[in-house]
Amino acid sequence: MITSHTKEAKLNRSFSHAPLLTATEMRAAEQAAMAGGGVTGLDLMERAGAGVVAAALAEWPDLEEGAQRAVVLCGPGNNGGDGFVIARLLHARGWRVDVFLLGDAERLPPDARHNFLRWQEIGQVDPLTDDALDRFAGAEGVALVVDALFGTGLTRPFLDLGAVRGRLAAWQAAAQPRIVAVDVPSGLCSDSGRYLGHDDSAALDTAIKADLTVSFHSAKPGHYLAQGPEGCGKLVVCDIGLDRAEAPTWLAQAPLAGRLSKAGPSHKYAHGHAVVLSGPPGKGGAARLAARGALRVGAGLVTVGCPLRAVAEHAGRLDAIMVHGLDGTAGLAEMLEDMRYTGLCLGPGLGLGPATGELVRTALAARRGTVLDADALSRFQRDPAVLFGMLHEACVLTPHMGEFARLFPDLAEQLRAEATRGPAFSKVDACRAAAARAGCVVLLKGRDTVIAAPDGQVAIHAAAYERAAPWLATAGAGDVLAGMICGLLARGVDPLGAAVTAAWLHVEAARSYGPGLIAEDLPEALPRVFRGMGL
Ligand SMILES: NC(=O)C1=CN([C@@H]2O[C@H](COP(=O)(O)OP(=O)(O)OC[C@H]3O[C@@H](n4cnc5c(N)ncnc54)[C@H](OP(=O)(O)O)[C@@H]3O)[C@@H](O)[C@H]2O)[C@@H](O)CC1
Ligand SMILES: Nc1ncnc2c1ncn2[C@@H]1O[C@H](COP(=O)(O)OP(=O)(O)O)[C@@H](O)[C@H]1O
Ligand SMILES: [K+]
Repeated sequence: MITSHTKEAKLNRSFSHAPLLTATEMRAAEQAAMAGGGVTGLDLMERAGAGVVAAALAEWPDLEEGAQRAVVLCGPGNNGGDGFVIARLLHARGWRVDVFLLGDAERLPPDARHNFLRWQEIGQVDPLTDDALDRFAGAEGVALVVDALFGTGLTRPFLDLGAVRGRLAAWQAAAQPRIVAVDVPSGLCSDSGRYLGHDDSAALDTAIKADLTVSFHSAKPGHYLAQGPEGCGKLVVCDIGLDRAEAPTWLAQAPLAGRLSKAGPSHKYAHGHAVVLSGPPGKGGAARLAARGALRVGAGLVTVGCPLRAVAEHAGRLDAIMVHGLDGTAGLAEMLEDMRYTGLCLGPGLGLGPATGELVRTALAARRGTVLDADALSRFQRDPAVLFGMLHEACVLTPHMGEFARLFPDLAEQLRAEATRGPAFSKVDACRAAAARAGCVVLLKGRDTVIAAPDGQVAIHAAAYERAAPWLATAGAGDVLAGMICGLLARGVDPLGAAVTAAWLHVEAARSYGPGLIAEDLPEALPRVFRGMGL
């Protein structure tokens, strides 16, 4: 029996979310719309091109001033087709437009070819070569470059075109025209956010980086994962008239305030009692950070459970949070006979010795909402299957990439391997597989935090674009996150909801506090976040 879910209603997906479509899912949405007869591929391409022009002019209103010049780089597929539409629409606004094609015009797919031919009635198309780009490197007055080389159809590295790509990157640095990418910056895999054929850390030096990326119908996972945000610059999604589709992968957005409210007649026990286990004396800071996170996120009561010899240290540092000295695993088992303890957090500062393994076993046998983090994960490095055998559906694992690699070495290896084919293996793929294997929710940390449930649902929570908070990468921030998830589990929120909600609140707290933040500030920033949500 799982007892953590009884106090507050299960509100699965009670936060706003937007589906993120893979290349395959996007193609299926397009096919379904066309099969319905209401729209043709040419209609969609026209809307896509018009959307890019509108978004670029909205982003840079000054582009409309004076005689303007654009360079449109078209690729061999439908992304290139969008480029020909954009060229035509800019020309119709009085722009001087130079169009280049990478590939063979005879082999363009039908809709792209149709728009290529329409453009040819207006202007010429030059092959995209090094020489052609050289001519523009010093060209006066090119205000806008449209990157319509590759979109969701990127199947292999852009490396065979390395010279062109390098020239583009150099041009971007030297001449600094604004670059708008159609759907994705070319070379970036829209499923994974990885630049194909590039070692991840070096990718951005030679990649085409856009100032603005305009995607269609729905954002793609690659806009938020890995190098996606740096590559895209800014992201705008334009409606091309397709029906909204649900997808198993979605972008985590603000939780609904109702789920976090303490409104109504209630007492502290109505909001659960969270227990954070601590390690030996001198190592208790991480557990205290987690406990503070659990309390601030709204657990009615929070207790730090610690070895007897650590009681004095915690008692000297904690007031609203209670301290409970435990005599080993037997003490924990005895404590958890009290069913009013509804959420558990194990890992931060717990230590890597055998005692940690035994505490985890005892905690999991009590079948409460349980967060396992840090040492509680690393302890099982030698035999992750032992851990997986004990986990249950009310658990949430919160590894960072290093801890993830200890429990799921094969998945981490696939993520580390160079991406040579599109769509590339992504953090979403890795986390989804991990959750299925563990049989519980897995939250894989990072700027692009990915949260997967065993049923295949995956949320991406990205601290990117307008929600960037790079100062959150500070010691102890992860401990606070684990505590916040524990607090929400203690309150009865379902594991996926707790992980997604905490990830959002965690970044929001960091953004509300701003640069200079340290982990201690995170729980203290939560009240302002809640006030901002109208709680
Ligand atoms: N779906 C929709 O609803 C809508 C889609 N729209 C637009 O269509 C775009 C998707 O179009 P797409 O499928 O034709 O793919 P795209 O990215 O143009 O490239 C495919 C071509 O590139 C080639 N190729 C791949 N990698 C390569 C490499 N490294 N080096 C060289 N060649 C390479 C590949 O060749 P192949 O792998 O087959 O040999 C193929 O020829 C999408 O991003 C959006 O902009 C909009 O119009 C609105 C509605
Ligand atoms: N660039 C970044 N932008 C936003 N959040 C980040 C960034 N890098 C890391 N984080 C977040 O900071 C936290 C770090 O946690 P973790 O790696 O466990 O560190 P610690 O063990 O020191 O607490 C995670 O929640 C992670 O998602
Ligand atoms: K592109």
